[in-house]
Amino acid sequence: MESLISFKGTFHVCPSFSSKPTTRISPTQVNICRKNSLFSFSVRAQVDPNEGSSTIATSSESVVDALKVKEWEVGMFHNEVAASQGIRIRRRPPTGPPAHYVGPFQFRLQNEGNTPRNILEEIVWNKDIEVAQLKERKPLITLKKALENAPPVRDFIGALRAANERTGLPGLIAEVKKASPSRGILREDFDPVEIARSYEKGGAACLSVLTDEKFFKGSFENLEAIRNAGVKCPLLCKEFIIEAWQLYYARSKGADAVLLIAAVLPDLDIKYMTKICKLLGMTALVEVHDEREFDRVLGIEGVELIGINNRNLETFEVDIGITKKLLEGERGKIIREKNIIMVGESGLFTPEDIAYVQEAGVRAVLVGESIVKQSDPGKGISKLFGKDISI
Ligand SMILES: O=C(O)c1ccccc1NCC(=O)[C@H](O)[C@H](O)COP(=O)(O)O
Repeated sequence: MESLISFKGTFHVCPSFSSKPTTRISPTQVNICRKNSLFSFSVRAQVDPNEGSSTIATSSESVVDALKVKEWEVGMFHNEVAASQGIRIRRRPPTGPPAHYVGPFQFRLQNEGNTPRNILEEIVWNKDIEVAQLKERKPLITLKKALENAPPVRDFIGALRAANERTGLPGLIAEVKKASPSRGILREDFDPVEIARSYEKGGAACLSVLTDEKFFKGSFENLEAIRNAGVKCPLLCKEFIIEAWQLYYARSKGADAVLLIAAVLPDLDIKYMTKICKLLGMTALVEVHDEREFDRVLGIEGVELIGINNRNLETFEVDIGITKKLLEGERGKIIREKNIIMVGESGLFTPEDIAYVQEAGVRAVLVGESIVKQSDPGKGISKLFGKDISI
């Protein structure tokens, strides 16, 4: 392929996290001409102060770099769309992490544009890099092939409804959770399969398996191991989903449901991802924390399962009154009319807590800490509900 780059000087066209000593200069217009086509885009060029001569990547490298830049720009555009919907979490650091160089030392200057504003943003920025690396190893085409060998999907919502009808109590999604950013390590002797079996025995309708490694000490190996151990409860892949690719990845590892967080995903992403979930046979649990997020999600067609997280993921503050507040009035009415199943999530420790959120209108609960910390997690379920709910 014949390429011609109309640019003079030394630059590295990449929004990379390179450790090379570089100095930022203002965005530059680069034109790439091919035989019968011309397209142009703006890039942030980086000048290497230590290099006197000009170097330019080979044409195929330039195209790869150009694509990386485009991808980066889409991420930036994503930030703008998200902000217009009240989403404070930025998908990527707006300015990237700039490297500064003084003498033999390199350091990064922290500023508003390259420092996460809260833990959720930090998780999302980390996930963005993680997913990009995973995607390189397993492109979508490979994943789609892997789906042919994935275990069949189980009915997540059906299991919650059945448990709710059987016990008269909210169906339980019991969380296999080793650690969390707010609580640190919850359980040292952590055997995910043992815990999952114990939950199932104790009457859980479904399980939630944390797969994030860095912040929750979870893994996709845990999800796969639980699935392959013959546990019958449908499995929620508890991940920070930012790209559709992750839906296919979760399914290939045996997930029956995935979590979509409204504080992170714009409406169009939720709509499109919900559709992909349906195509894959999976359930999407769409999570909200405030009125604005709830109203956005209620306006998205095809959403059948909504979780109200009592934990503010930016501040860690937990208040089970959030569930009640959000389900009062008109919103509660819409939920009943649309026959949406509501899930009360986080901060549930006692039978009184369960009764409180049930009274507010939930037909399912998602619980981690209070049961995973018990020496016998299955028995912890009886303590949580104030009665034995096992079959
Ligand atoms: O739990 C955290 O500290 C946390 C921090 C940042 C993002 C998400 C986080 N937790 C995810 C959850 O919402 C909970 O794991 C889940 O609802 C169970 O909560 P709990 O019963 O309070 O363990």
